[in-house]
Amino acid sequence: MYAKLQRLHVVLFPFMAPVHMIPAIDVAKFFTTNHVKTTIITTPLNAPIIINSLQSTANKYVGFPIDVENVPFPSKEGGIPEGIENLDQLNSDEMTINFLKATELLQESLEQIMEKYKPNCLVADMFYPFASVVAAKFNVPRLVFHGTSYFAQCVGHVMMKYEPQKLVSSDDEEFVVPEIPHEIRLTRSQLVIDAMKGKGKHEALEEWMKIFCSAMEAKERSYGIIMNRFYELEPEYVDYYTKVMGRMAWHISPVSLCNREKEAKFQRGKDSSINEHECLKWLDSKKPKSVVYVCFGSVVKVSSLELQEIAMGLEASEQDFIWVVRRNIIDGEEVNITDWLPHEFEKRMKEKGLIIRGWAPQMLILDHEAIRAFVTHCGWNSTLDGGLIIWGSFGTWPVGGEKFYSEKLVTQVLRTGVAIGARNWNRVRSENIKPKNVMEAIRRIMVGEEALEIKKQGKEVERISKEGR
Ligand SMILES: O=c1ccn([C@@H]2O[C@H](COP(=O)(O)OP(=O)(O)O[C@H]3O[C@H](CO)[C@@H](O)[C@H](O)[C@H]3O)[C@@H](O)[C@H]2O)c(=O)[nH]1
Repeated sequence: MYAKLQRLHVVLFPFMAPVHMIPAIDVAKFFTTNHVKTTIITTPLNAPIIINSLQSTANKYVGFPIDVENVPFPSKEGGIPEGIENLDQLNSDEMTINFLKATELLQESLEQIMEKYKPNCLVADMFYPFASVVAAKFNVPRLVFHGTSYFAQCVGHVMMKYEPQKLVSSDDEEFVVPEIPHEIRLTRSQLVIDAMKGKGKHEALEEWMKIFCSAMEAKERSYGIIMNRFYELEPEYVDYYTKVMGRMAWHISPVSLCNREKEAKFQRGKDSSINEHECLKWLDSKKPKSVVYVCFGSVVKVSSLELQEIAMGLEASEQDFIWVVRRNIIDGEEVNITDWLPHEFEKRMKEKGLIIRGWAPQMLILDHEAIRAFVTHCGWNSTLDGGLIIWGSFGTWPVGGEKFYSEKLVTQVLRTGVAIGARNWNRVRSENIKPKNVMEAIRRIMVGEEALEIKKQGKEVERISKEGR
C-alpha cells in the first residue's frame, strides 16, 4: 500500500511593490498549476492587487485556490503615514529607507502565519532578510525569489570581488568587467554605488548599503534561489552562477507565460488606466509590426526634461507609438503632463500616438501583432516581457539599479537591441540624451538594414528560447 501523499504547501511572501508582486503572483500560479498549494502573505491595502490578478486565471482551472493572508502593515511602529503600504506610493529616498526598515517589523506576523499553516517551504523576497531566521525556526527551507538576470548577478558578483572600477581614473573611463564569459565594458558612472556617492547621498547610501548587505547575506544563507528566466537565454551565466559562484538556483522559465488568456494579460499588477477595448481598437487600426511601445516600468521617476526629450524624439522618428507616462512627481509635487509636453504635441500626434497616463496593460499590448519595438528602461521584467514577445527590437535607456547590466545583456550579449545612449546612473547628469538620440535609436530598431539584422538575431534568440521551454 502507498502512504497517502501530502500536497506540498508553500508560503510566498512578496515585497510590497508592483514589480515584486507581479512576478510573485505568477510564481504562485506556477506552483498551483504544478499541484503545490500556495498561500500568499500581504497587507490589507495590497491584497486587492493580488486578489484581482488571481481572479483572472489560475483559480479558474486549477481546482484549488491560492490563499491570500493579510498581515497588518506596521505603519505606526515604522513611522510610515497611514495608508501607505506599497513602495509605489513613496516619493523620496528617505521614505523608501524608512519603508524598508518598517517591513523588518513583519517578522512576528510571518511567524504567526508559519505557525498557522506549518508549510513545507517559505519563498520570501530578498528584502525580507528575517525570513531566513523564521524558516530556520520552523525547520523548513527558505527560498529567495529573485527578479533579475543571471547576467546581472554574475556581473554584480565580480564587481564586488575585483572592484575593477578602482583601476580607472575618471567616472567616464571604460573598464572591462573581469572573469565573465563576454567582454563587457562599463564606466564608474553606470554603477549604483559610485553614482550615489557622486550625488552626495552619503547618508542614504549608508542606510541603503546596510539594508542591501543584510538582504544579500540572507540570500547567501538561504537554501537557494528561484530565478525568473530560462537556461537557454543566458547559458554561460547560469553555469557561471551555479558552478563558479557555487549557488543553488532554479530557473522556472519566465513566469509571466502562465498568463495565457487575454483577461490575465490585461489584469496585471494594477488597474489599467486605459479600457481594454479602446487599447485593442487603437492597436488593431495599425499595420502589423509598425508600432513602438515606450514604457519605463513601475517605479522609475522620469524627469520633465527626459519626458520632453522622449516626446520630441518620438515625433522626429515619424513612427507610430504607444507611450506610457506614469505620475510625474518632483519634490513631492505632481507635475501635470501638459506642463512639459511640447506645444500641441498631442494634437499633432493624434493619428500616430497613444499616450497612456498611468498604468498600461503591458503584456496585452506587447502581445499585439502591431508592436514592433520596445523602448525600455531595462527593468528585468520588461526585458523579459518584451523579449519573449517581440524579440529583436529593443531601444535601451537604463536608469539606475542593475539596469545598465541588463542593457549590456541585450545590446552586447544577445544583440537584440540598440542603446539610446544613457551614460550615467545618476540621471541629474542625463544631459547626454537628446531628442536626436531617441529619434535615431527608434529609427535604428524600426527601419533599415540594422533593424533587419537585429530582428534576425532576435528571431534566433526566440528559436533557442522556444526550444528550451
Ligand atoms: O504601465 C505599466 C508599467 C509596468 N508594468 C509591469 O510592471 C513590471 C515592471 O517591471 P520592470 O520592467 O522590472 O521594471 P521596474 O518596475 O523598474 O522594476 C524594478 O524591479 C526589477 C526586478 O527586480 C528590477 O530589474 C528593476 O531594476 C527595478 O527598477 C513589468 O512586469 C510590467 O509588465 C505594467 O504592466 N504596466
